[in-house]
Amino acid sequence: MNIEKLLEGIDYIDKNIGNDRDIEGISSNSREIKENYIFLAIKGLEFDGHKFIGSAIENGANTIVYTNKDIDFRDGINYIRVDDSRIALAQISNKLSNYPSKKLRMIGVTGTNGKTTTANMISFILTKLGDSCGNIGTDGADLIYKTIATEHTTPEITDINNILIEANKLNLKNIVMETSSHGLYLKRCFGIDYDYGVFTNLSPEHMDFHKDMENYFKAKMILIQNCKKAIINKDDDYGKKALKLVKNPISISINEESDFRALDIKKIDEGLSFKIKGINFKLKRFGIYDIYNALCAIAIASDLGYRLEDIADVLKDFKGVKSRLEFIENDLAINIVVDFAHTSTAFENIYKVLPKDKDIYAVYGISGDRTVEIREAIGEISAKYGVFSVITVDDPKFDTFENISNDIVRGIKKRNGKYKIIENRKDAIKYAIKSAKKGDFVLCLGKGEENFLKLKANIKTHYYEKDTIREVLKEI
Ligand SMILES: CC(=O)N[C@H]1[C@@H](OP(=O)(O)OP(=O)(O)OC[C@H]2O[C@@H](n3ccc(=O)[nH]c3=O)[C@H](O)[C@@H]2O)O[C@H](CO)[C@@H](O)[C@@H]1O[C@H](C)C(=O)N[C@@H](C)C(=O)N[C@H](CCC(=O)O)C(=O)O
Ligand SMILES: Nc1ncnc2c1ncn2[C@@H]1O[C@H](COP(=O)(O)OP(=O)(O)OP(=O)(O)O)[C@@H](O)[C@H]1O
Repeated sequence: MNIEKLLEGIDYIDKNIGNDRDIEGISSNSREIKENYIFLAIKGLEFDGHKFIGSAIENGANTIVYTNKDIDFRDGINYIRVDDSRIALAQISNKLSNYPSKKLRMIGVTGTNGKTTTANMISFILTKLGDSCGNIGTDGADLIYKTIATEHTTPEITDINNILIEANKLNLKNIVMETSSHGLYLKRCFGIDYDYGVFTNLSPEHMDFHKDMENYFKAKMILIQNCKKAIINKDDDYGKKALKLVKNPISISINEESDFRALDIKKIDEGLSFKIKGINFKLKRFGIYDIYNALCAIAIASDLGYRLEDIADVLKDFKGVKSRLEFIENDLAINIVVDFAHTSTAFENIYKVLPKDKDIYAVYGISGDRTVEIREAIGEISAKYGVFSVITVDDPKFDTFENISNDIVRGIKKRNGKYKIIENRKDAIKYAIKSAKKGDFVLCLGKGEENFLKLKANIKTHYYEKDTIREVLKEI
């Protein structure tokens, strides 16, 4: 497609045409530019993409999309000035890739906790019902017959489109994707028509980026107010607020009256059982919060016309998502659990479901970009539930382990809780396992499936929680 054809239907202010060569691809990263690509210069939070226009041309760009007024033009290059380069990136990428999302039923899932689990439940249920569903999220893209690694929970729009093109080739009918608040705010999903948008819940996270809860909520609402049908958790305070912002939402709940309410919740040997509209459901999960995740998935499948009895029959086989309340086998009869909890709500939800007559050791640290308040809150919640905190390194990034652990300890001390500080994560896990007796719980929290630690700045050092636990078990 040449530039004139490509520009039809794209919002731009000015154009200066220097060539009519076909455009082969698009990127906002100069390092990814190849021969005959378009380079989108984005003024980012860290860098100004306009500085890389020269190197993009060196790498083969034939077209530059920009916002700064005073840039130098070179002969033979197209220059297109736009008002918002993130929107332009999305519009051009969607057009160049021939709108792959339009050939799919698109389901977005947003909220602070439960995105990955809910998305996995949705793809599991739909696929088992014969309605093939791929999944894009924190653990990469799973297109049933093919997996693709991704950088972000919600990838850049150009990466999303490449994944959707693959989904089209594989004839998938649905794609469920986690839409993070960063992704929504930075317009990584701009132009994707979501058939469904799910809002799980909202609690403080990513305050370094959004500054306050109002902005954080607004970012989430970009999905909820722009999708065709919203599924909203009515038991959540922000869910109640969201319900007022959309037409014809579908509400889910446990406590309040709603369209899909789980009643008669019981703990059973295999996990949990509950009823929706008189139909029995079984879930092989122990966290009550997973009922909320299941309700969102059930609501979508039901809205698509599947019978609740058939959905229940499929859901009973859902075994969970890797590193979300995952038990690690061992010969010590200790309950060693890996969980990706990294918000105070997630910590509290796990503590709530554990037996009161067992000792609980939680091995955790908190990422350097989380606020002091979150660190203190997690320390305090751990102490409130009588949990022994083994404070260790998570991803200190641009902060120090010492600062982070001091903040956690301040929270623990508010409730006179027990704790030990062991910086090396493997040593911390070893300490917790050695301290636990048969039947006790050792919770390894926060890293989940991530395969790195960011000990200094954003530099990744290889680390994988489950391998470390297995090494420790061999050494004990
Ligand atoms: C806050 C955030 O999300 N920032 C992302 C964003 O940065 P940005 O737009 O401000 O860009 P920038 O780094 O300032 O660079 C400006 C422009 O110059 C370009 N550039 C830069 C250098 C160069 O040599 N050449 C070049 O062209 C960049 O590609 C970019 O287009 O765009 C960059 C390029 O795509 C991302 O790398 C960067 O992710 C950062 C590193 C990040 O860690 N993001 C996390 C927080 C994130 O997005 N997380 C959410 C989920 C979180 C959760 O729920 O847990 C996610 O969806 O993954
Ligand atoms: N509905 C929920 N409410 C509260 N906590 C939850 C809920 N679902 C999951 N959790 C907790 O949050 C952790 C992360 O779950 P999950 O990965 O599904 O969430 P997420 O929103 O995708 O997180 P992230 O975007 O950071 O990957 C789980 O391990 C569990 O501890």
